[in-house]
Amino acid sequence: MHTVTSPDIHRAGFACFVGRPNVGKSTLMNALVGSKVAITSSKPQTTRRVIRGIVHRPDAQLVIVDTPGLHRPRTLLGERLDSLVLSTLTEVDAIGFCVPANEPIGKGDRFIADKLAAVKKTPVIAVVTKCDLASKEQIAEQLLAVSQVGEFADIVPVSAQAGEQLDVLAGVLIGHMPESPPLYEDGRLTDEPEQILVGELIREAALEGVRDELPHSIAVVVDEMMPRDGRDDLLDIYAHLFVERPSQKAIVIGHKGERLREVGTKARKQIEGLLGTRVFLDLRISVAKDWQRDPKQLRRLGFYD
Ligand SMILES: Nc1nc2c(ncn2[C@@H]2O[C@H](COP(=O)(O)OP(=O)(O)OP(=O)(O)O)[C@@H](O)[C@H]2O)c(=O)[nH]1
Repeated sequence: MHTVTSPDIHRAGFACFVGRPNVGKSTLMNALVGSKVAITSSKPQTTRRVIRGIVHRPDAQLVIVDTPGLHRPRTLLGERLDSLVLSTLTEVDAIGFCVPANEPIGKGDRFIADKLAAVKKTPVIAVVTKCDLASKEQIAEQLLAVSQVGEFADIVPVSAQAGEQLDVLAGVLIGHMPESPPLYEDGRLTDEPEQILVGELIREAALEGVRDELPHSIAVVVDEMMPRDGRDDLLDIYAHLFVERPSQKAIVIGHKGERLREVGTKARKQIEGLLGTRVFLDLRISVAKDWQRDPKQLRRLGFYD
């Protein structure tokens, strides 16, 4: 077990979590950081961007990079995600490999474990997630099963939902961070530009209730965010929702525009909660044909090489 005890040493560095979709990576990061900065949902593969949360301690600062699910590429978007994930893995000081306690280890987990084995210079900590959903025996069996799929610096069972063992996990990760002064100013929870978080909140609101019909076909671009002239209590936000086909546009807009209005209201409330200010949200919808497969569109929507 790695713990930081000396008050004289300050550690700071980066960690990320990988695992197949839906294993609880975003939820875990949120629980560690203590604030909602990544988007969670009951459907897989909703985390598209690398979002950081920061755990501040007197003796350490742990910057968490939340990666999208590592999966076999099917579209250009998938390929880009994978290269993003792999480059993230070599840039961090520790990797948390997440496997849920309540599901047998499968092909997807082994696929990722094999990829991690190739990232030699970064220590990998296996994290058995969702322990609140498993019995003691199941957890014990899973710890053993995990130890057999790779070489891990540590194996830590946690429950993000029940808040169990989160301190232990943070301590283990911090033990792998280099000695360094703090990398970010104290109290700052996320390094993510507000604009991207705002975009994610809009996308989450737009996906609500229609995930089965268009799970991966919505992208959001926040064109502008600025305080209203002469008012310091009101922020104007102009954003675009992009879908791939006119039929999807109709779904998002809904009967007489009702759904889009609801999406706007819901997103606005979330953004107001995040930013702590009143918000006017101007939300438009456009069709960007087959944006998932078009490199130019992808760049425009913020997915870079
Ligand atoms: N009971 C329980 N459920 C959890 C826990 N952690 C996550 N979940 C649930 O598992 C589902 C997936 O969680 P996410 O955090 O979105 O998973 P993810 O690995 O980030 O998923 P992707 O973004 O698809 O890669 C959600 O419905 C969560 O509420 C946990 O500790 N206990």
